[in-house]
Amino acid sequence: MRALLLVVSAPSGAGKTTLCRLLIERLGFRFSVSHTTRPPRPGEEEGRDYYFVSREEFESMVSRGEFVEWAEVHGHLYGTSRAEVEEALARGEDLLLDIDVQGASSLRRFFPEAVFVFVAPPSLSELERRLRARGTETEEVLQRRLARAREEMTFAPWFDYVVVNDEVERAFGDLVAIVRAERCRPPRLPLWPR
Ligand SMILES: Nc1ncnc2c1ncn2[C@@H]1O[C@H](COP(=O)(O)OP(=O)(O)OP(=O)(O)O)[C@@H](O)[C@H]1O
Ligand SMILES: Nc1nc2c(ncn2[C@@H]2O[C@H](COP(=O)(O)O)[C@@H](O)[C@H]2O)c(=O)[nH]1
Repeated sequence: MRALLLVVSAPSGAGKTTLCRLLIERLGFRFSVSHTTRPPRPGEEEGRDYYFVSREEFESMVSRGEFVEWAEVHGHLYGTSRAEVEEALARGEDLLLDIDVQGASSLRRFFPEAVFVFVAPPSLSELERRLRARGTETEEVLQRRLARAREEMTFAPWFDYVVVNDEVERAFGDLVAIVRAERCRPPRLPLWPR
């Protein structure tokens, strides 16, 4: 059975953290903990949700080539460390990455065998309702995330799969089906034999 590098991207508030937690709890995926310059939200833990670092620390990691991908998202820097991915690959473990569409597009070039899933909200109005109900963002940050969500939705056709998170258990069922199908898929070969 091949180990999966599963990349999940979504507009802020679409529910990727919710779905990723289920993948970890129920399917045993290891979570790739990113580095970020964003301050922690209430309840977030260092080393579990993110490694929270200063912009200076982040930039020196970039200059030392310690990220496989990084991007500026909603005014903060986020990156996946090389160590995080290489360790999982070396152990043959499934790895789950929750990263934005820019990061997904960079990783596609380095890891063509990775599986790219876009989680879409049922509508932009429902996305706004969820973000407001979560209550973790100021009005200014929320508006920035909603504006960016409209742009991010246009990236969906570049992903291998699109899962609409209308209802958590139904959307999770789609993810389970994707994981099962991908485990049965042999590595891609360039040409069919004659
Ligand atoms: N299918 C759903 N129906 C209703 N509410 C949902 C659903 N999925 C997630 N939520 C809720 O919507 C809010 C946003 O979800 P979540 O934090 O998982 O989004 P996210 O995509 O990880 O956002 P961000 O990128 O900002 O961290 C949360 O309060 C979550 O409980
Ligand atoms: N390119 C990357 N994007 C990342 C990474 N870790 C998280 N993210 C994305 O940032 C936004 C905002 O996240 P939030 O936790 O502040 O709401 C979201 O789209 C994440 O998927 C990363 O390492 N690289």
